[in-house]
Amino acid sequence: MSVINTHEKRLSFAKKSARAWQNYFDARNLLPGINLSPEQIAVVMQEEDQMLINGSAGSGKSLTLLYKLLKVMEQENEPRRILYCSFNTTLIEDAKKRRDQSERYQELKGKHTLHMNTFHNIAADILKEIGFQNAEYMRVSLANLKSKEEQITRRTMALVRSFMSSPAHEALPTEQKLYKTHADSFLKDEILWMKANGIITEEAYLECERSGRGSNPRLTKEQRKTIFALYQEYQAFLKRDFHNHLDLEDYALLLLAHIEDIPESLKYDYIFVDEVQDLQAMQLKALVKLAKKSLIVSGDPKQRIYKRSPFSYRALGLFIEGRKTRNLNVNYRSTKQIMKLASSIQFMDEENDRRDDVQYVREGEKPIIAYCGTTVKQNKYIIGQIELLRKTEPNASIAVIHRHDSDSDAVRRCPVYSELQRHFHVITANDYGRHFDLNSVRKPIFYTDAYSIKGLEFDYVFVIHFDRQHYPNEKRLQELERLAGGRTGSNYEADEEQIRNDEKKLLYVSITRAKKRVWLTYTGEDFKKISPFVRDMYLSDFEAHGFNAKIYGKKE
Ligand SMILES: Nc1ncnc2c1ncn2[C@@H]1O[C@H](COP(=O)(O)OP(=O)(O)OP(=O)(O)O)[C@@H](O)[C@H]1O
Repeated sequence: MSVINTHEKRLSFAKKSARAWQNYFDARNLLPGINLSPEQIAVVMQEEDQMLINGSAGSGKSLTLLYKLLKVMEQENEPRRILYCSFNTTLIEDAKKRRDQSERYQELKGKHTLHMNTFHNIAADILKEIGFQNAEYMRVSLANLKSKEEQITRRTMALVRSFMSSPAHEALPTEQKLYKTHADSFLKDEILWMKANGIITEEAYLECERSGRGSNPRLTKEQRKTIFALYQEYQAFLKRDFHNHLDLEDYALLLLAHIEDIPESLKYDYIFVDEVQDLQAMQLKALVKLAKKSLIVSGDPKQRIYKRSPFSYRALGLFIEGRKTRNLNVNYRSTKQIMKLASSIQFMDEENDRRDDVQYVREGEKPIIAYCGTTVKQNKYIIGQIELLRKTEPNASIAVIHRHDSDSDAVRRCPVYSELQRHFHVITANDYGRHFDLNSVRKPIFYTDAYSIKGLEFDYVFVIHFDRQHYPNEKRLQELERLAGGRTGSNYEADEEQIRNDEKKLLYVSITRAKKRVWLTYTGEDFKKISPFVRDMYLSDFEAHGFNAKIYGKKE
């Protein structure tokens, strides 16, 4: 006993002195069952003011970021303000669950002020403190984002339509008049794009490259003058008729415009950002300005599923070239078989030209692609599979991912949801943080969209809607066709390719949520209704149920 005590005392003394004199951090036993790899430890130990942690889905980016945060909490002797933030709410809820499992965190939490929240809520907090009481907190989920967008669409459509039938429009020189296709949701998209990228002066707008906006409907330089006037009118309209209402894209802009008014005590010594690819340029720029000492970001461009225009980190004040960008290469989440299927999806962006199935720690069964004919048959199939899984692994976590536009739509319309509910305790994104508890008597199933499941993981995943209508989303393609005036319209192909690419990212995110096995299911009057994305996949990488895969899949 006394020998152990002496040994422990010595060890503790050694640790204390090491801590005092150098970058000592014991990364063992921080979280149950996790031993970081040397490559992950190197990233945790690397001290930088700014840094980017890159890697494929499941390579431990979030985990490494959390370890870096715990390291700061342990090594900083003075109380610090620390922020861990991301774009959507479920991810923050998940990170908190993970953090709370760490005993070291429980010991350290009283030492510093740690905020873990979405970008929007953090921005709202600061804005309220400096006098913007109109800033609102919100749960960032696909459903809430959609409903905010719909509100803006209604307002901008009313504005542009009444303008187009007004004498003022009539009096414009022909080249500045708008086209009919500008009367729909175009103004909403354009205004949100301008705000997200901080292009809000007339000069900047007239000069900028409208990158990331697609080419349909067309907008000439002369027409931009008209659009800018409408933007100004829209802003005045929000002020006048909606009590200074803020669009979500205004939060970052306001922070930047008032950065001098934000007291140092509200800024953060350390900021950690997970899933940085989800943030818009101005949001990241605001975080750069709010970080007093250090800003560490982690992400994966293959998982960029929100619309975002390309930007350079450098232009936003983030200098992460060379050794300050670190890549994690080993996959710890999914089996080799799951990553092989995900990795076969072909993207057009060069930055996504990366193999994700080279280094893995587990193997498992091949993914299944199942054609079920009718929805009734599909429900029976999924429910049967889940019941089997529940028998053999009662504590397995299970998710069903749909491709509806939002959870509320899905709940209202989707027969899969109602049938799952008849058999299981089904949790949707709004209840994930509070109610998804595998220790409860009624084991939950998570039923959600690809946006809300971002950053999370489950033992078994069912990706439904693997058909032509949903991957790629038919509504998006029809909208493009209308805006381009047909499929042969100008630049239709480039815009279509962009949509397909975005939709593939959703599929990549969904497949890579699975740890042990993934199912892709679809329905339709015949098996040919399968998503064209199956053509990217190798025959040897999946089991085909109910259809002849040979006519689609690639041979290795
Ligand atoms: N060294 C490790 N030992 C054991 N498990 C690990 C290790 N590194 C990561 N994991 C586990 O692998 C899974 C994926 O990790 P994490 O969520 O951090 O990946 P990620 O790169 O952030 O993924 P995504 O991009 O999909 O969000 C988690 O369950 C994590 O606990």
